[in-house]
Amino acid sequence: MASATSAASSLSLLPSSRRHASSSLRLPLSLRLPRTHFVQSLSLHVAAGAARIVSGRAQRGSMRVVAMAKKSVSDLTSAELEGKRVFVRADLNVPLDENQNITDDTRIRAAVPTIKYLISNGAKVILSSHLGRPKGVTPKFSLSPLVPRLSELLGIKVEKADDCVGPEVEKLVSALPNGSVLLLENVRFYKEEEKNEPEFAKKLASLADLYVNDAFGTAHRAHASTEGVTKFLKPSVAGFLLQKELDYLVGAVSSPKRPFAAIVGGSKVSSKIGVIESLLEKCDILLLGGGMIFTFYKAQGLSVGSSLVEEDKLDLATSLMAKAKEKGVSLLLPTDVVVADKFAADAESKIVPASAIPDGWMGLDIGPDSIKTFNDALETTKTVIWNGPMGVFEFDQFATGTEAVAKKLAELSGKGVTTIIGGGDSVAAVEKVGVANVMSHISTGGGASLELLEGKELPGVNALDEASVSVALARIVILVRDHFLQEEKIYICKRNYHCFVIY
Ligand SMILES: Nc1ncnc2c1ncn2[C@@H]1O[C@H](COP(=O)(O)OP(=O)(O)O)[C@@H](O)[C@H]1O
Ligand SMILES: O=C(OP(=O)(O)O)[C@H](O)COP(=O)(O)O
Repeated sequence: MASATSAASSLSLLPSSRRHASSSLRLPLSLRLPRTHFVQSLSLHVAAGAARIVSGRAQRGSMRVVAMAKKSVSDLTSAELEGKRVFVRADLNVPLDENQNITDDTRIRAAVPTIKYLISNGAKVILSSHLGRPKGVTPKFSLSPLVPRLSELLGIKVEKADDCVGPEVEKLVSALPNGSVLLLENVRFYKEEEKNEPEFAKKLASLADLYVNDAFGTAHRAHASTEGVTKFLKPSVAGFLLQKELDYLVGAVSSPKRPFAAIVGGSKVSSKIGVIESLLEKCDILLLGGGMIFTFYKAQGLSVGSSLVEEDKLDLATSLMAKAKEKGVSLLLPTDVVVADKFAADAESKIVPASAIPDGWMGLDIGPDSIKTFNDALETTKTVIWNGPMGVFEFDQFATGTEAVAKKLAELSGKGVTTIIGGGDSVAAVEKVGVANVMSHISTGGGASLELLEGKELPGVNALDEASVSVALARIVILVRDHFLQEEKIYICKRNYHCFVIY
């Protein structure tokens, strides 16, 4: 357990401008702390109701965390919810087959806890979502196919409106009994949604008394139903799913149990630069796979045959490798690859060292030696975050590397390692291997999780009400307590305590 002295010494890493000499934070006796800069800094920022600065020392050095406590649905009492019309923005953007059958209901299941909480407290839930990217009213993007599954999961008959604004919808809303759910039609049938037009947001907001955003998958979009409505509905709070996603994706990455490994794959360096750069600041081990590795090989002077290469990113790859070295991060590139004579499921394939990719052949997966090296490296870790497949896993013969990572993470989860999966394809791979349920956290947002990992702020989260000073203070007491209980690791993953690492 960390001593107060060691905690204080970590706090001295704060810049002098943050070391204010004031403390108004009163803690229970058992938690009373020496007048460290840490506590002083916390109290000042909470009192100001602004972004709050806390500090923790990770094993690899210092980091500063701006923590923002957002008001949560669980902060609302029964009295505040009973009989109230609650506009709930969820991300029910689920895949449908050609017969309009739901092929993966993960996002519907993930939305259930918040809706159940609201209806069990007597609220009238007005449920809103988008589906796909329709241009105007498009029947195949209707939310109607979701009604049976929603009703089944909620245990009540969910009503469905044919529109999301207008007199017909208003009539349905006014007829809602307490504890019921009305699903609005696809909010993207109006172009005003994505344009975040205030008049449209106002119309949506006029249906309800308060707002809950639980649409993590869409929280990176500043749309009328995710951001605009918050200007017209008070309170505007976070739902349970949104909270959980932030707790894992930001909390665990800001203050991970170490060693902390990140596995980044996928097709292109360009789509993952932000994530790689951001993770280099935080992780101890970085494993790279997927199509992007060939740009790194070429940057090192190796020949890559006809593998995917981004010629204009060679310098960037070199600088990322240099940065890893400078930061003391062990960056592991695969040592062998599975190459194919063409980009096809039935291609001829063979395993070759990464340094010996023949002309005319393209790398489509990581090889067995690399899997072993990656597994050995992962064996040492306490937290692993994974974004992007190791190969073209859509073709069975090039899915081995991706499936091996999924299996290894499942095994590590069973040993208490925190495993976090973000990104549509990685999640699909984990589902395919059948190990999704053992992972610590599977994100429901591909783009949103990437933006969070890149350190960007999400408009859908920013727009929500800040928790009250008393709630924030109560959470800081927990935070400070855990600071000492958790071996000097500031444990941010507390109920709706959201943090953003800044450098
Ligand atoms: N070696 C490779 N060559 C070409 N494409 C690859 C390679 N490895 C992986 N990919 C492709 O990368 C795609 C996923 O990339 P990306 O969208 O960045 O991942 P995610 O959706 O997990 O964020 C997959 O369609 C996969 O086929
Ligand atoms: O599926 C979604 O994003 P994702 O594919 O990045 O996880 C969300 O529903 C957001 O959809 P959008 O990218 O059309 O805004």
